[in-house]
Amino acid sequence: MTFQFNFTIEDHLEDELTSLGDGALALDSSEESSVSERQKGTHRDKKRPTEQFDLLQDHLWEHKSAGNAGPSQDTGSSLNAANSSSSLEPHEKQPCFRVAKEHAMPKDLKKVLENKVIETLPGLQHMNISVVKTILLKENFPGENIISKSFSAHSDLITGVYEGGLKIWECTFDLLAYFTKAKVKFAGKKVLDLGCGSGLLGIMAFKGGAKEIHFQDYNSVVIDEVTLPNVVANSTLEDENDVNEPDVKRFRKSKVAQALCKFRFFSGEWSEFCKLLLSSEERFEKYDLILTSETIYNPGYYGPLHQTFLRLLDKNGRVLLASKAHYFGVGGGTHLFQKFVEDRNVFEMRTLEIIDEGLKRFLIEMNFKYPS
Ligand SMILES: C[S@@+](CC[C@H](N)C(=O)[O-])C[C@H]1O[C@@H](n2cnc3c(N)ncnc32)[C@H](O)[C@@H]1O
Repeated sequence: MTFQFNFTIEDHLEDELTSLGDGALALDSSEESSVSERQKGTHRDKKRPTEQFDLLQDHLWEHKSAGNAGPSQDTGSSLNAANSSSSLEPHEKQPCFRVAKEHAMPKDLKKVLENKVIETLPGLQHMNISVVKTILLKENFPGENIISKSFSAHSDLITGVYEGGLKIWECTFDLLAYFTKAKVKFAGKKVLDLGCGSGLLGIMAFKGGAKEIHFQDYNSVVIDEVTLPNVVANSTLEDENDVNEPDVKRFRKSKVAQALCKFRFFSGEWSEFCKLLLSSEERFEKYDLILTSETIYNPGYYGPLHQTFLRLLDKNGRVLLASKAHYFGVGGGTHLFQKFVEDRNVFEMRTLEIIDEGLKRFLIEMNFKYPS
């Protein structure tokens, strides 16, 4: 089945792929310099802070569905249902399925940033995703191979195969701006960045003093190649090379180690992610805050997503969700999700902000209707 969907694929990277030929990768001159600098080690590119916004120019791409995307029914309607594993849908009914796993923080942090180009946004550092994709393609990455699949499909999303984490989506910036504007409090909170992609929302929560931050993405390669490096780049303090004092070095190292203890990383489909968390921990401490951006595009995922909120959110917790009004081709969007949630009568929804530029975007807060 083929859908129309407003996705973005960086044009220059597509050009690179077009010229990929027999596997040799031809880079344009600007990327060439990035790559050669990268081959020498990590390159901190502070000159292009707004480049990421270039990614936000939407184009129409085809969205290929790799499974039957029929909406699944959410059977949960109370907090009790959240705690019963039988309330999980069998994966056969779901349009996508990927076993969840936890990703350990690598011991050698320098290696995590190897071959990466770091860019800056106000108060944040993040990997240049085009470079990540280029390297993975060049290395013929043996993992999920989602980059070449997404190029072949001309889509930033292939249902059940690749769910879009290798891009920073527009609503992430809306939520980041909202955090500052509304002075969202993170201090002491346990936070989940659900469908994290780059993980910038969770990273901001960390910077705001969250006590624990978990990241989840469907694709394991996204966690390994983008989320984890972004977290490392934002938690390592100043460049260690500028200090020679052993005491200062040791102090910085222990600070970084303390910071890194706060993070956990997961990949896999949402129901599987819940199962992993709830079955592996005797008393799983629920999240005070779930942050999620551009995760309601596919109505076929609403059941597992709703269940995830239901099962993982603390009774007094809240979800901050950002979404476009409508996702052409896949059919999801704010109003459809609102209707889905209202029908289940578990959560209250409140619109925090409407961004009315081009395609309308919404910031929404959710909390339990009957928390006790
Ligand atoms: C469009 S991307 C948005 C990424 C990021 N939040 C942003 O705003 O830049 C959607 C994200 O939701 C996650 N996702 C979507 N459907 C999922 C599912 N059924 N199970 C697990 N994760 C899913 C994917 O991992 C993906 O990163």
